[in-house]
Amino acid sequence: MDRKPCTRSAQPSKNPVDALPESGSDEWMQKAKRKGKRKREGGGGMDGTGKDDNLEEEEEKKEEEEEKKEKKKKKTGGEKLKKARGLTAKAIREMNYTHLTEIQARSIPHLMEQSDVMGSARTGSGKTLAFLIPAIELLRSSHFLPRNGTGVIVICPTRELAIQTHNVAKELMKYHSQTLGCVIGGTNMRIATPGRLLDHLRRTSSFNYKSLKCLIIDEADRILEQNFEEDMKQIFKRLPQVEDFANFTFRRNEERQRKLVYVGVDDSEIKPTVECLQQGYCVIPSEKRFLVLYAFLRVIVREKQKVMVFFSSCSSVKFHADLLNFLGIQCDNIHGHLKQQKRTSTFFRFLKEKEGILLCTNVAARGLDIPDVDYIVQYDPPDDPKDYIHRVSRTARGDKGKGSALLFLLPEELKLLIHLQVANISLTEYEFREKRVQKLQPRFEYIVGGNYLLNESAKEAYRSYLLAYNSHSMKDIFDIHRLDLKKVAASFGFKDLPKVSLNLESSALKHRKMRKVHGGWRHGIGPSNPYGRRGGYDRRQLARF
Ligand SMILES: Nc1ncnc2c1ncn2[C@@H]1O[C@H](COP(=O)(O)OP(=O)(O)OP(=O)(O)O)[C@@H](O)[C@H]1O
Repeated sequence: MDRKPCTRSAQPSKNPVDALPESGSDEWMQKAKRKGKRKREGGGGMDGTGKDDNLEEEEEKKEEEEEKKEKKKKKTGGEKLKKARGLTAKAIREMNYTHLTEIQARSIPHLMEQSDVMGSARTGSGKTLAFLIPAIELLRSSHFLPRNGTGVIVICPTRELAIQTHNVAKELMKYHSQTLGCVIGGTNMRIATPGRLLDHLRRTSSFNYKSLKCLIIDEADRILEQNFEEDMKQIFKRLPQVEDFANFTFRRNEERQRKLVYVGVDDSEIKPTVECLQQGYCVIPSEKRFLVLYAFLRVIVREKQKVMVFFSSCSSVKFHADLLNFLGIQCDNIHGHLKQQKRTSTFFRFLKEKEGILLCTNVAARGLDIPDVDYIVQYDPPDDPKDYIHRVSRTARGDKGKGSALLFLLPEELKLLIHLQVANISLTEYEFREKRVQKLQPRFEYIVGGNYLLNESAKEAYRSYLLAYNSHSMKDIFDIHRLDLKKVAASFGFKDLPKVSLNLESSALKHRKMRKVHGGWRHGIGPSNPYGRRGGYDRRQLARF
């Protein structure tokens, strides 16, 4: 699999981490070693030692079989960690990992040799440990002390991912004397988002990064995308040790590219998503979309499952979270307009829950490792296939993970399927039906076809929503819901109105003010724009425009 072997990393590490992977043993290296041995032993028909061609063939067959076995071993779990020694290995064992995954087994030896590595593997394949283990070992083996300043910086695209990576690093480092922090503090290892890191590099005079040994860019494709590029260029300028890397990244320096080790796992896999992920789509007319979501989420609540629902704008997440909570479906939400403290506490609550509903934007699409998510629903389609893959990969994670993903499409969004097909993602179609489908299998048909919502008062609630939806205004939603609230509450078994503070009156005022400034309502949701208003830097929906 390793297409670009790097001679610098040819020998297994002498470092105690060699306790981790015996795995400098890249396939090509093993092969080279065996061939060398055979030559030394005088094997091979060309050297006149009398071995006939048949014998040579047999030997080669044996070799091939051995190689196949090794390949299989790596695919099904890589190198064993049971006998590994060392403080990091001890921590890893306590995290209940018995094998290195393929990306870990193949990139760690290169990183231990201090080569620059560009690693690429399917989402959920264990890339976090693949860069954290060698980074920690690098600090340990060089006896890095707090007075040396910061030795490793990990850059993550979102704050939640930075917190999550920080937590994994904390577990891995529990037996080490080196310290770590999430952006702030006198620490050996820092995990930061680009903007915040740049801010520190500029303003914090005590931030000592002169002895920096290693810079890690997680989710590099996202970080090097347009909106982070300027921040990253500035960061590279300030970290003299990685100037070269900046050349490679931004100027495509040929020489640099030759030095870089590329470790690509699953590159030859045709499907970019994992096998145990069930994927489907459903074409739903605009005015029924919310109805189907509502029906779906009622089933989720009843069956105590865990689901993430993706929307394309912060305002749409907020709008639908308010509405669903108002209708009695308890859900959390995460988006870029929330205060960080709220975002973090919501994220951790959802992380720990066994069941629950999280409405979110793409801020939760990348890298987050949330256990036990049963369903991913994409209420608004993703911008492109890459976004699709990242969103659906929040479920069916790890070795034995299973999960399902359902994409809602408006009829005019169908062309997204062509883009997905080009990226080798094929989805099963689930028909949207108004009437309940008796058949329980396949599961989506049951859920999508269910006619759950249409008891009389719920119908009214829904009509109110549609009215408000069409009229573009939070104020209208407030007014209409106020009128219907008693009936709706009664339908959910409340004698009195439930105390739900939507604070819509004041937000309506706020939106009116915003309208003056921006010439439109803030959430912007309406028949002509079902996604809501998006930030200026957002790309338009590929599916629709
Ligand atoms: N060696 C291992 N053995 C078993 N499970 C592992 C191993 N390494 C990591 N995992 C588990 O695999 C899951 C995915 O890991 P991780 O979040 O690092 O994946 P990733 O490749 O970074 O995914 P993404 O691209 O979505 O960010 C995690 O739950 C992690 O605990």
